[in-house]
Amino acid sequence: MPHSTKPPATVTNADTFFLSAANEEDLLRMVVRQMQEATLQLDTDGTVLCVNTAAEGLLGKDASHFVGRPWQQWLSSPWKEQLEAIFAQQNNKLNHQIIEPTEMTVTFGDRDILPVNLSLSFIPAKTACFLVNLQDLSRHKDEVNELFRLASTDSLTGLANRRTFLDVLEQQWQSYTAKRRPVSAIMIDVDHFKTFNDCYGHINGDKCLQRIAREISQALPDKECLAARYGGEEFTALLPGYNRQQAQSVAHLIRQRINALDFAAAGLGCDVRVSVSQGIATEVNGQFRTAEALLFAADTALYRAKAEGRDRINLSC
Ligand SMILES: Nc1nc2c(ncn2[C@@H]2O[C@H](COP(=O)(O)OP(=O)(O)OP(=O)(O)O)[C@@H](O)[C@H]2O)c(=O)[nH]1
Repeated sequence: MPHSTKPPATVTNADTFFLSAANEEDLLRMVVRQMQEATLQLDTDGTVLCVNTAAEGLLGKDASHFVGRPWQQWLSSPWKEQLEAIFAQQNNKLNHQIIEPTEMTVTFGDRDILPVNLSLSFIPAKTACFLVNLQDLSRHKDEVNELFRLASTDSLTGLANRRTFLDVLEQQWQSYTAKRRPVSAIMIDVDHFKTFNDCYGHINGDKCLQRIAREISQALPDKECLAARYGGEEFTALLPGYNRQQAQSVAHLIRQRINALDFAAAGLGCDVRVSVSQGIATEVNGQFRTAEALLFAADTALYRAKAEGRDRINLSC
């Protein structure tokens, strides 16, 4: 094969870079403008020299908003500091650093946050510069958030599912017991729900579970508390920081709200009454060694409530 006389495709020497260009600065800027990817050209201090159309579109602002200003000001920690360190080294001509595609956020004020994959390339031209390449991750983030939501919630009621409940219980258990603060759990089971399904049908049974879920959720006193569907017609409430008496008050409110549910509008007849049995366990002075033991105690208390006649609240011993 004949030996090629062309310069190699990848040239890192400033003297040979863009050998054929009359004015490399113009050529480089032209290349940046022509690029399909969102790209900004920076000088070695990090000051923005040029923003292409794709970057204007992605960032939602005109090039004039950025040109002449340091690029790193739109990044949050720790990326802002990392870029500042790179630009400081460039001034000292220590080395030519790059950043491989990395997830970070571009921020305009407190609210306008754009998740991106950012890469930084050093261009060793006579007038050296950097190119910033941005890839929009907002759609990807939305999809990940949606998958996370689907994986962590119960599709019928919208409450947290059992797995989420157990994860949060473990976290809150660690956090609250370390501070020697109480943690309470309530296990809640719908009474004679098989009969409800048999009388009114499964679809109305589903609607009933949705309404019960809403009442439990609305009875919780603060946003640290978590209501979950534990499975079937069984629900749980986690009350971090709540002692036995406070947990009992919450359970009373849940009972009242569920007893007061009115199914007449759903065409089921005004005499339909739904009740739940509840078991409460509270960790105060280290009597339960684990979060699992706390939940087991609440479950035992629940089954005692069932055995004692249902529609009642039982406290663990
Ligand atoms: N409609 C509907 N029913 C459900 C769902 N999950 C569980 N169930 C029903 O809940 C009923 C639970 O029945 P059981 O375990 O016998 O309990 P119960 O009839 O509530 O009686 P006690 O708990 O002893 O008061 C069953 O008929 C299940 O089919 C659901 O997602 N939708």
